[in-house]
Amino acid sequence: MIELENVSYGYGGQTLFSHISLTLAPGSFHFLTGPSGAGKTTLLRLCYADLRANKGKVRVFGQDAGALNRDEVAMSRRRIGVVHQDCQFLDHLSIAENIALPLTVSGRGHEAAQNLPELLNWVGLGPQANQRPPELSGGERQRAALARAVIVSPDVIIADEPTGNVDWEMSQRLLSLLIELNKMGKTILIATHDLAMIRAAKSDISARVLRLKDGQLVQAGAEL
Ligand SMILES: Nc1ncnc2c1ncn2[C@@H]1O[C@H](COP(=O)(O)OP(=O)(O)OP(=O)(O)O)[C@@H](O)[C@H]1O
Repeated sequence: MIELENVSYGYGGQTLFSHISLTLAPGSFHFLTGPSGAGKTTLLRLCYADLRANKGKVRVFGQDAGALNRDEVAMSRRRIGVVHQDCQFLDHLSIAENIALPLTVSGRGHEAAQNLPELLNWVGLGPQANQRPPELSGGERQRAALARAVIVSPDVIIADEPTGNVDWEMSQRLLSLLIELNKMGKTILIATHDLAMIRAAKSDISARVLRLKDGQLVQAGAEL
């Protein structure tokens, strides 16, 4: 689905990582760990063609991401649901309108109307549907961000710290939603510092855990 081959990236002439290779096969579940500033968010952005590799190849659904024009990038992005680290909601819209936004902006409001009630129930936000984002707790906002990523029925879900700033119980709840999506066949990539969540996930699903550190991507080991 998504493949990085010998990819290097850096900002302002400084190399952040180099010769990174990664394959997200259909239906796979990957965790990406590593110290703060190692480049996890950057690596995720390369995977959903939000950044272009300085060197190497990124293939998204078989296409060379570096050769895609804006429209082609937008087409690929429709198949990838992204849960951003900071959620980024529009505070003047209700939580239901925020979740529906990826469909309403692309003229598919009727699909949003059909799918929203079930999706809100799935993330347990039915009662909060008409509230504004600032009125929700951190965990509720994280679940809303996941629902917004899922509403377009993506093949791949990329989540950046989806359990940041939530307690253990909420982190388990978010994890179980992501596992459910994976069991439905979705390909999942999660960047996280939450090693307890990774341990919990590994008892339920077969997940690959990678660690980005000092510019290298390696299989995580003893820390788990
Ligand atoms: N747009 C940018 N311009 C310049 N430098 C950037 C930019 N985005 C990130 N960086 C730098 O690149 C490095 C890696 O950032 P990145 O957000 O990818 O790390 P991370 O591993 O996700 O960190 P964290 O775990 O704290 O979220 C950091 O030193 C950061 O300051």
